[in-house]
Amino acid sequence: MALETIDLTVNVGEKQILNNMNLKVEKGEALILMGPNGSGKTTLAFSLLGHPKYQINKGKILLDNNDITDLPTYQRALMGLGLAFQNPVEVPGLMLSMLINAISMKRNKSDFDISSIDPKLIIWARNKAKELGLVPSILEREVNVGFSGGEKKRSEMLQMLVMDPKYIIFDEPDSGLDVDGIRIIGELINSLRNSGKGILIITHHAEITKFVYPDKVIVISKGKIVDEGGEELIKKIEEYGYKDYEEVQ
Ligand SMILES: Nc1ncnc2c1ncn2[C@@H]1O[C@H](COP(=O)(O)OP(=O)(O)OP(=O)(O)O)[C@@H](O)[C@H]1O
Repeated sequence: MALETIDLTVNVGEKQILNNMNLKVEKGEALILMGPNGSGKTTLAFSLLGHPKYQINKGKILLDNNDITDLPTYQRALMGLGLAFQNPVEVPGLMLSMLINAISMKRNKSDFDISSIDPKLIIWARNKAKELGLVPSILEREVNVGFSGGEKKRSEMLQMLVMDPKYIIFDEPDSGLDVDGIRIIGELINSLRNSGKGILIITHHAEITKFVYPDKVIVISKGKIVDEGGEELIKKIEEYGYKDYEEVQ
């Protein structure tokens, strides 16, 4: 069981950004994908999620052997794909507790009824918010409106826990977080991996790897995979940067 791309080639408008990308995230493992600015990391994350701006010219995306290349985003999400965004968006007018309730209802396939809030879910969410280093009253605020960068990331983790996807893509999970925030998110990623989720962490620096041990590391540059291995690649990048990879191409 895995999230896979096979020869994935993606354009934005006329420009080809990803070139024949083959990667595989198995359940219960964490793959860390690293690359310099502009190498195509966000393009990969949004292509996996099915953003219409990113056109797949060649290749496919498989989720547990099902071809999801042409499916809309909501179907991918219902099949078990989650994305934690680099910059979570603000949703004025929608309280976080309501969003969490709606995600839970959708997940449990109940009919959506805005007036019926599950009190047990809200107690659970308040406790989880505390574990994530948030004040529980944040549930009564509009989603991400006026949240600090770190609060946005932590609130998104809370939503992810309710969504309970099989595979989770984390786009720059360590950006905008202080050291305690990175540790909390890192520990959460570890527990998700240990519970059998497939984790794809997309990042350009190695902060998060102080807390998350990678099963595999992939390096991309200019839209192509240029190296594959283990933890040693992270050390190499920390020491020498991406210069060698960019010069080879
Ligand atoms: N609409 C567009 N038209 C032309 N080029 C684009 C467009 N959108 C993205 N690109 C280019 O695609 C390349 C990859 O962008 P992407 O955002 O995926 O990189 P990234 O690895 O996530 O970068 P960063 O680490 O800086 O966030 C960049 O060179 C970018 O300028």
